[in-house]
Amino acid sequence: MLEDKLRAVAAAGFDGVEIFENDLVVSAMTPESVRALCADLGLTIDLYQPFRDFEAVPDGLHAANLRRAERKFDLMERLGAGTVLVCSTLSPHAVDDDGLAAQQLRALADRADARGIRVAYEALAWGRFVNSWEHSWQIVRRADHPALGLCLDSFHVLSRDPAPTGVDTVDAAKLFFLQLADAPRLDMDVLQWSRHHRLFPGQGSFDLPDFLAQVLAAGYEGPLSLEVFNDVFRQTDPGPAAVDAMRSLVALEEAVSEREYGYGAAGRARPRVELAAPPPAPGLLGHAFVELTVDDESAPQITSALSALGFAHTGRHRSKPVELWQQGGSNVVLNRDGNTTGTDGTGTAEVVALAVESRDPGQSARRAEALLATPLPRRRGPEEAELTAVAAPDGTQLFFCPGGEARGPDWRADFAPVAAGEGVAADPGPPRPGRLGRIDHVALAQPNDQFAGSMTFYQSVLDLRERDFAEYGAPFGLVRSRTVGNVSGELRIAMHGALLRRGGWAPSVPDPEHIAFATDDVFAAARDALERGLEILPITDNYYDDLDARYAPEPRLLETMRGLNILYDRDEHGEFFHFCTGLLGSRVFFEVVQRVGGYRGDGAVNAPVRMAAHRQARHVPEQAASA
Ligand SMILES: O=C(O)c1ccc(O)c(O)c1
Ligand SMILES: [Mg+2]
Repeated sequence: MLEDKLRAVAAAGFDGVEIFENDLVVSAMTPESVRALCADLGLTIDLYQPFRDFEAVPDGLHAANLRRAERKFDLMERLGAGTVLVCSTLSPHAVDDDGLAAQQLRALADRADARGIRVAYEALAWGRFVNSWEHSWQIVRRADHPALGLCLDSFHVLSRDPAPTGVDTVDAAKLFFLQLADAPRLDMDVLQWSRHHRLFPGQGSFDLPDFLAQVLAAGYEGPLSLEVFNDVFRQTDPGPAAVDAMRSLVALEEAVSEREYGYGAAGRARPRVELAAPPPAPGLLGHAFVELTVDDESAPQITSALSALGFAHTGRHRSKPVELWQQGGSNVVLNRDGNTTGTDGTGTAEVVALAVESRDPGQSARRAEALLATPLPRRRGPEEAELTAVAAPDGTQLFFCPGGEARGPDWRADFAPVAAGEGVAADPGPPRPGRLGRIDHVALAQPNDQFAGSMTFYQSVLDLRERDFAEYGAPFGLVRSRTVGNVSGELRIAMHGALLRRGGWAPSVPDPEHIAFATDDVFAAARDALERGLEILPITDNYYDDLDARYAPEPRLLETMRGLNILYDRDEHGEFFHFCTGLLGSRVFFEVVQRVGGYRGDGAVNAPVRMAAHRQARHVPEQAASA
């Protein structure tokens, strides 16, 4: 409801709102109480919208339109809204006559002016006669009334022209309002695209930094307003949605500053408004550790898989039931502290924390907070390292640990070494082929309604770029996956999630999450792990026949992959070999990956094969039982 939205918007730190007509019409609040609530919340009402189908109509209809406008001006007076948005007409009664459109808009602006109201004219991308920003600007100039100006909406502009020019030449005094929305490139009807698929800045593929830079270079000083029609966002809690919105706006402002006014930038005229400037992102050096919660059922499955993969239990937390497992730069923390309960007798285990190595952990945390991340209370006991942590939108804890030259408390100091013989193989031994190195990537499951927000969170807070994108049919439905990583590729976070909630026919288990460890010899790693008793996830024969058809690998290589259940991918930069464990507990598995050459992805093409294999493995006992 309107009240919930207003509270959410204020809490996220916005200064003002547009009131969308329908929100008001269905609201039980009087316009006066909406005005009072906004004032209480510190929000200005910057725009009332939309006023439709006004211009270029026959005289009789024009008179009726003016009367309709007067009633809306009454309402705006009660609301205290000073600007109305008039969008270009779709009326079947309208005629293709710019002169008439300008004349009637001028009459409207006269009436508005008399009541201290301004009219912002917006070209809808699907407007009947006016559907480009240039055309709306011509009409506004032709009408030439001080109370008539332009509303620019990035969606309408960029959906028609991905690289517009000339926006920076518009007279700033005529730029009344700016609406910002991103969108994925979709080949579809533009009205449907606009009303269902808009996204917050940075979540789609529009070049919003360039567009905003042009508007600011024109001298625009008004609000940066997010107007985002999206089926998923409509259904999400307005609180987190407003935070996602603000985070994306802060990131956009930073991107504009970097691109336009930063060192070596092209250098358009500086904006007259101040742009958000979060502390710059310090360099990240990779994953410090990943923490899993485990329970009595899942812990033995996880620890035997780790042992078989060559990990050693090297540390025990000084004050909590938490174990450290290590090998060659990969650190896995197992936490039995949580009160997780098994879902289906297999036990639960899930990723609860990601720790990244930062060249400046304090600044990483300050940046995160400037980007509206929720700081987490420090988990600090005697002798424990003081780690700065924030919560990601899905609740995953994100820790910043000192890396490189950065000084600071070492999180490893929280762990007492496990005596040789007491833990499992306390000394991981010297480097050898097949030994696992660093964590290559971590894959987190994201519910669909959090997907875009989580992407924005990790990309903006950690300054990561999108590295991979895939959509595939999986046993339980369509899955979307995206990987973000830093420029050097040392830190990668993959996210995936089903598009729709699963039906009752599917098992009520959550989507799997995994940790992938890097090796420089995946074949040796697989053989060693098998020798130590690991059950590698079995991959179908059909997969290897398909690989043969697609890539014609050397027959001996193909048979080795088939024998060891190693998956394969390649791109223009290199090759990728990987294998997985079965599910450990209901939702976690491990993966071992080898990158050859500069392969950039993370084997997403094989995800449906892997998912089917996990499903097959998960259901074998059930099938046997029912047979
Ligand atoms: O979809 C629409 O009708 C609509 C209405 C008002 C806007 O500002 C807009 O961009 C689109
Ligand atoms: Mg708009």
